[in-house]
Parts: sequence; structure tokens; C-alpha cells
Amino acid sequence: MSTETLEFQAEARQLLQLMVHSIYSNKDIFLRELISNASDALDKLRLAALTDDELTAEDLHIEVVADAEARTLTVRDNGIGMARDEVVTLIGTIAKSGTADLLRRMKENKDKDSAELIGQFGVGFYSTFMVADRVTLVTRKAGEQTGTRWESAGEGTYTIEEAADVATGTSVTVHLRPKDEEDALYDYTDEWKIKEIVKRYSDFISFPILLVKAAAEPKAEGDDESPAAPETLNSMKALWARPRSDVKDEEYAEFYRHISHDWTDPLEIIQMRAEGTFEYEALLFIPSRAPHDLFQRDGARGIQLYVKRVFIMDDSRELMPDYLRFVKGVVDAADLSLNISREILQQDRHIQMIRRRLAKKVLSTIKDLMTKDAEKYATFWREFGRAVKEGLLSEQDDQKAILDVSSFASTASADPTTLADYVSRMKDGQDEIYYMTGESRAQVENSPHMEAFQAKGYEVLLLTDPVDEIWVEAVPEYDGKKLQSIARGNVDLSADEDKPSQEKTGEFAPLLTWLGETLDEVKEVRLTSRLTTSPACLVSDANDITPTLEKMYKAMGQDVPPVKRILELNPDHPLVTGLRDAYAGRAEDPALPETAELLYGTALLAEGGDLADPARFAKLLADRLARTV
Ligand SMILES: Nc1ncnc2c1ncn2[C@@H]1O[C@H](COP(=O)(O)OP(=O)(O)OP(=O)(O)O)[C@@H](O)[C@H]1O
Repeated sequence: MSTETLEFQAEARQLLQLMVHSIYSNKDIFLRELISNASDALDKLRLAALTDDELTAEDLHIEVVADAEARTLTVRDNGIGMARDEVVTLIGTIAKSGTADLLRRMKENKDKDSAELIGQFGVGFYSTFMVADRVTLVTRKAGEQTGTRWESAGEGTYTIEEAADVATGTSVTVHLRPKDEEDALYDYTDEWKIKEIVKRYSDFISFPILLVKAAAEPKAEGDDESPAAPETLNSMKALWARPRSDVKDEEYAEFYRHISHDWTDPLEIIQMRAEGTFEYEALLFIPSRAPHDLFQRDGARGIQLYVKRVFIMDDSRELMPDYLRFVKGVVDAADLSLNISREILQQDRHIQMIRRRLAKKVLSTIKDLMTKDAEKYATFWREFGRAVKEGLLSEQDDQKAILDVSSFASTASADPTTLADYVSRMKDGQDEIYYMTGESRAQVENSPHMEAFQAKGYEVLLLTDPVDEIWVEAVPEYDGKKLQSIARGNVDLSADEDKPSQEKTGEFAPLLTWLGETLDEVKEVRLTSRLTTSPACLVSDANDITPTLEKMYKAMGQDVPPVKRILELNPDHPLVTGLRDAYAGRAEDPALPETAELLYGTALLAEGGDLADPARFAKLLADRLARTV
């Protein structure tokens, strides 16, 4: 049997470098990672054995073998194991999406925040190189005959060869570096240290973790006592089955880390239990920051499904609506079959019911945060608000509850406001909730559409997330108040006496007609009470899509027919009255169409829009200015 020497994939090599040069102060966690992998491997074998008669899953357990003399620590499981090819792809490469990107950011950030960034994808097996000179992995896949031996010193390469007489499962032997307590490198063959680490990080693991002493004292002559049973280090209690008051926050946090691979503490813990015709328990976590792949379609989802304490599957999308995809946790259902497949899950009525209940509970938890812990709520909304708002489009039933926990930037203050607070501040006689969408707060706040609203003291919501453009179309009202864009349709803010009178409208009629004919870009020209200082602005018709939405569709490669907008004029602005008089006096003057073009162009620029022909606009403006200096 020949030994092959292979190279780690480039990204794996970079990650290993970081491990060898240890960017973490806490090296103890390598043992947690090995135990976590072993536990996953046992879950997988147990699951596979349910449907494959050839496989047996008995006496599943994890052994931790400490050998003080050889200075090795071995973690062994009798789980699913790996075939040779799997060892190469699973251990020699990092397949997770976004890894390259994270490594690049980590480099740019140097040491700062590295631990935090790396935590986003978990270091797993490679963390052993924080404490090891060399790591040996011996494995045999359940159901196969030959085993595989893998070894590496954590530099560019590893060796791999066939191995005979290997038990099913995986055994990882860490050849420990000399202890160096100043560098937080402890003696990991020390029984007390091992016990401490297991208790702290892995107590909830549902398989026994046994401590095995390798270099036992030679037995005295004639001593025929059987060796003492190995000690079980963990309590194996499912955290979600224990009353909240019995579980320490640290235990929840460790469990959260085990299932989420996030290194920060969860923001909020939610425990649920339903009894009756369909029983289930759930333990959910709201993370304290968004994962890097929150907006990637194939990003990992967070709910694990158990049936009566037995792990069934990760990533159960059926159990949580997509807009709450960042919620992590476990659902343990008592009445499902252990063989349940994803296909069945999708159609199961009980699962749909659980999903509705979980979503409700998450939303009510966020609502509680709003009133009880404003700071936590603000963190939550900053990290996940954009995802939550997607639910306004997809989940009709949750719309009201989502609006209740949402907050939005507003002209009223630098801090975001809830809709309920907005409504409580509405002026007498105001019966609509005003908003404007756009690309940034500054752009929206300074757009001409805002003038009269600001002058008259009406509060306007400033919606600048891309998803805002879309959900506002789907949400007709909140608390009986219609949501109204200030850049769309007709807005009438003026008290009756300020309204452009019939007489005034009559005065402007010829100008409006002429402008409508001259400016191809617009579909209508009319007077408005929306403006106080600007001469003109552009608004969308009530049923037309907005310019930002048009841009978004185009960016997604979709064909959208050009949408013409409405030019609104401020009848009190000297440019507008001047143009009216000029048109009345000398309708044939060739300078007039140019003035019309300039008027339209400035309206477009003022709202942050893009001119179709900026060079022509600049030339017209320069010529005009030249005549005034
Ligand atoms: N003891 C084991 N038995 C079987 N397969 C294993 C074992 N340890 C690791 N593996 C396989 O190698 C893969 C990579 O392990 P690694 O610890 O690097 O990452 P991970 O566990 O997938 O992710 P993370 O540790 O970030 O949560 C695992 O997903 C698993 O498929």
C-alpha cells in the first residue's frame, strides 16, 4: 500500500496558517470541535442505519483517550466514518461558500476581528493545529472494508494511505505541542483539564463521552479484577427538555455555538413546549449578528429537527419561514416518524402548524424586546430588519405582526421610529402615513418632494433598503392608515385658501399645455402645492413603478418599458411665473424650449436622478450662465 502526499487546497492552507500561528487566545476549543464532529458522525450513522439494513448503530459513543507519556490526545467515535475520497474533499479542502471572501477580509483586517470573522464559518477540525505538531486521522466508513490513514503537520501537505484493521468510525490523534501556559497551551492529557473542557463545552452532547486512560498502571500479579468502567464525562441531557430555570446561560450559549458555528453569544433565547394532540419542544436562538450569507439563496438555514431526542436533519426550511431564516435552534417533535423525509415534511400539516407557531413566537419575542430592551431590539433590527421585511411580501398572515416589530428612519428624528409611534404623532386631519423611497437618507431627505412636508411639519418615513421599494406595494395600510408615497400620485397638503385657484390654474394653462408638448420625457405637466423653494419636481403616477424600482429591475437584467413621469411646477416660483409670462409674450422664442429642458433637468438632478444627456445639459446651462455674468 503506497502512501500519497497531497497538497491542501489554497484556502485550506491559509486557514491552517492562521491556526498554526494561533489567532485565538482560547485553544481549549479544539477538543470541543473534535467532539462536535464525532457527535455529528454518530448522528449520521444512527440515521443511516434506520434505512440501511446492512448498517448497525449500537453502543454509539465517543472516547477521549489521553496518553501522558506519548503526549497525545485521541478522540474516537464509532460513527459513520469517511471513505478515502471523503477524507480528501472534507479534510483537505474548505467547501463552504464565502470562505475565500472571508479569508481576504481577514487578511485586510489583520488581527483585528479575525476571531469574529473566522467564527462565521467555524474552524472545526483545523483548530487541532493550534495545539498540535502533527495530527493523525484514522477512519473507516460504515459498510466499507478498508480504512484510511491521514496525517499532517499543518503545513502545505498531508499524507494519505490505506489502513488495515481499522474499526468503523473515526479516530483523531493530536500529537500535542509542549505545554506553555503563558500561551494558554495547557496539558491536554491532564484528566482534570479534559473534564473541565467537556463539562464546559460539550455537556449536552447526546452520546456518552468516555474518558479512557491509555497508560494505566501495570496490574499487580494475580489481580484479576476487570478494569474499571470508563467514566462518562457529560450529562447528555437535551437542553430543550430541561426547564429554563435549571439551565445556565453559558450552557445555552455553548449549545448555540454547537448548532450555529457562531462564536458570539445569542441575542435572545426562546423556549417553547406544546402539549396535546401534537407534541413538540423547541429551543430557538436569535443570533446577535447576521451571518455573511444571510442574503445568499443557498445560505445555511438554522433549524434542526429531532424526533424524540434523535437528530433527524439539519437545515429544516419547512420549520421556519424564509424571512426568519437567521433563527437557529432545535425542534423536537414527539409524533413524527424517525424515517421522515424532506418531501413528507413539506406536506405535513403538523409541520406547517409548528412553523406558524414558531414564527408567531419569534415575532412576539421581538415585540417584547422593543418594549423591554430597546438596545437589544436596535441590534436586532440593524442586523436582521432587511430580512424580516421580506416577510411583508411572502407571508400575508404575518404582515401585521411584522409591521408591529419594524422600525424605519424618519424625518422626525435621527433614530428610527415604529409605525405605531408615527401614527401617534400624526397631525390633526392627517389620515395617511407618508413615506419616500430612495437610495440614501440624504438623497431622500433633500429631494424637492420633501419641501412642503417639511415646511408644514409632516413627518415622512425615509425608506432606503432595496426591499422597501417592493413591500410598500404589497402593504396597503397600517392601523387603518394608508401608506402614501410623497413622490407618487397627487399630494394635497394645502389648506383650502392656499390651493391654486381656478383663476391661477387658468393663467398657467397655456404654459402647462406647451410644456407637455415640448418635453417628451414627461407624460403630464401640472401645478402642485408640494413645493416651497424648488421650481419643479418629478412624481410618478399612482400606478407606475418608481425610478429606483425601474433601476433595480434593469440591474437584474429585466426589460422594463421606459416609464414617463409627471412634471409638477411650483406656481409661486419666479422661474415658473417668469416662464409663464415669457411664453405668453413671445411663444416663438427659441430660448424657451431650452429653458423647459433646463427646468426638467434640474428637477431630475434634485431628486438624485440621472440625466439622459448630461453633456447637453451642461452646455445649455453654461451658455445661459455666460449671458448672466
Ligand atoms: N469524526 C468524524 N467522522 C466523520 N466525518 C468527519 C469527522 N470529523 C470531520 N468529518 C467530516 O469532515 C468535515 C469537515 O469537518 P470540519 O470540522 O472541518 O468542519 P465542519 O464540522 O463541517 O464545520 P464546522 O466545524 O465549521 O462546524 C465534516 O463536515 C465531516 O463531514
